[in-house]
Amino acid sequence: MIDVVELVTRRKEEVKDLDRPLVVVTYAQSIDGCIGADDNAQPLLLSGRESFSLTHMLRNNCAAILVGAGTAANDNPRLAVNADFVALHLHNQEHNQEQQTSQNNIQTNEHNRPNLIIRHPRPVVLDPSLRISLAARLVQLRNSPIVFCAFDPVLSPDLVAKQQALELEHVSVVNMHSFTPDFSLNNKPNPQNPTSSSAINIPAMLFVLKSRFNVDSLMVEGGASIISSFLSLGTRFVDQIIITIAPLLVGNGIRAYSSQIPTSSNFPSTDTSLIFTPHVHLVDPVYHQYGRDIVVSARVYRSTIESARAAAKKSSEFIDFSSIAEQDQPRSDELLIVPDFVPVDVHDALVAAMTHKLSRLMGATYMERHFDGVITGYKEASVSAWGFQASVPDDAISLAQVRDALKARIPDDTAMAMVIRWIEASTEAVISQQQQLLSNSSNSSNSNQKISWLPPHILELRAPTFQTPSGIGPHVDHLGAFGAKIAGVCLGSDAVMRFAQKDDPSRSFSALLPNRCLYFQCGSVRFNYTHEIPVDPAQHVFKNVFIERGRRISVLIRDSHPTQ
Ligand SMILES: NC(=O)C1=CN([C@@H]2O[C@H](COP(=O)(O)OP(=O)(O)OC[C@H]3O[C@@H](n4cnc5c(N)ncnc54)[C@H](O)[C@@H]3O)[C@@H](O)[C@H]2O)C=CC1
Ligand SMILES: Nc1nc(O)c(N)c(N[C@@H]2O[C@H](COP(=O)(O)O)[C@@H](O)[C@H]2O)n1
Repeated sequence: MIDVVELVTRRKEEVKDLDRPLVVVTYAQSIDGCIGADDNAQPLLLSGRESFSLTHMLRNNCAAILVGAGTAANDNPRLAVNADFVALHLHNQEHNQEQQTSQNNIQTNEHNRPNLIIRHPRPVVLDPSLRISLAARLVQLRNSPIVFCAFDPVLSPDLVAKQQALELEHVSVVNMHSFTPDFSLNNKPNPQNPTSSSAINIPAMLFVLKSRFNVDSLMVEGGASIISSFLSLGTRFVDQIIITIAPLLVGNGIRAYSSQIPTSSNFPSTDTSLIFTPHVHLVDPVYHQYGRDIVVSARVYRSTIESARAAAKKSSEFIDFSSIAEQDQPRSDELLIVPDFVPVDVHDALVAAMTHKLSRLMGATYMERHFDGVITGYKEASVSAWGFQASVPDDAISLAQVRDALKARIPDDTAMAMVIRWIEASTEAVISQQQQLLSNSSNSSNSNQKISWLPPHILELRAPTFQTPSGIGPHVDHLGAFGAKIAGVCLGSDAVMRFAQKDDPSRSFSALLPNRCLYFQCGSVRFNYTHEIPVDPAQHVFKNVFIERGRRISVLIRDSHPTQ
């Protein structure tokens, strides 16, 4: 049996430092995957008593419970805890522990559950245009409901009046229309369609729930649009999923999860829910039988970086040109991506060393904005500022030497100089080898000649959260300061890099930079395209796969300008 209390407590602890609540998606479906009848005539009763008891135990242990406007209108739910169901759950659990088989004759009156504390969660409704009725049960029960909407008060005075009426009924109404989160660069009003700017951005909504309403755990019940919106955000915003599967075939019904997120005038097109991958993998699933139902509890995993990596056998497979016409694409040897360039043990030692060095040089706090506004949430240093000369002899430094130098996890400056020389020498070797593979020797840039590298630049981006975003805006590296070649070693996290033509940013494409890779830019990718590590999480997408980005350190090496 799933111990919901333990599950929620454990997972709450895991996310306690995030700026959002724990998110548990919980719903009941038929064996053929339906959560409702397609006529939406009335709610479909799927769960049996035992699995309902689990749902109510979960409600009792979460600070808030969320449904969409569709469910609020169709089901008129209470979203409260039924004490009898909680008692039944506790009884069954005890029963199981004692390995007794009979589940009959359960008395669920107040007398045999003296320790039962019932805490109703706060109902939360995502309702962009305030469709909810004042007479709705969840309003009238007065368990401090919160309704998130998104409308322009100037354009919709009728909705302002509805908001006031709801507030008189003790509903907290939060209009997300005016909430313009810093990171959501895509979330700009669209002059063609003013209502499209009124998106309820789910990460922003979660942030408000935690910061303003102190909600540390949220149960998401449905319906279909809500479930699809949350699941499309993947591991960043869903911690656990608990699905009750009832022995029923519905036929034409409403599917819990749709690979096409529904759109309607009410459904915002700019929501980050457009971060979308069709397949949601459930990780570490646990199956239990509750009466006649099966309950699956699992973590959600949607970022398929491993399969993206496995599928990408050569550099070009880490580049997605699907959004740019062939004639506008750069040449295949102008952007190279070499996965697994840095061995795992070297990577770990380097991350420790760089983290240590950057903290000593810049302190514990990240810079919010670079002087030119390009970088957000970062620490940086040039290796020339580290107080050592990279005076390591030119002859190739082997990986074994580097490993020896890095044995102490925080290596000294001589060891770091060796590492930098190894990165430079290996980069030269890789560039030469890859370009020979990729190009006819006639059109390949001359890569065999010795490159005069400038001191490396180390850049750390913090792990982005809603409140503390990070990224590098679109830019072309300084044309007067650097030469024609840029190479970067990526440590700490996978990332998506986006490229856009300088003169026409609509001509753009993206690349996946897997952790421990080397990437190399030259030719038009160096001079004619801007590149960025997007701040906006909606753009952390490669070939339709959402790529989670954590704390990331890059070691950038650039050759010197020909005039220097
Ligand atoms: N079996 C179960 O466990 C459950 C079944 N249901 C069923 O689901 C059905 C309702 O599903 P739907 O029609 O899809 O309604 P829904 O409850 O998902 O609400 C859809 C509405 O919510 C709002 N919405 C959804 N995502 C949003 C977003 N990202 N930002 C802003 N607003 C958003 C929009 O106004 C949209 O029209 C009903 O039949 C209900 O009985 C609902 C909950 C649980
Ligand atoms: N767990 C579960 N099993 C079913 O069979 C269901 N139909 C639902 N529906 C959800 O429960 C809400 C109604 O419950 P209350 O009125 O609050 O008791 C309904 O709106 C769905 O969210 N759930």
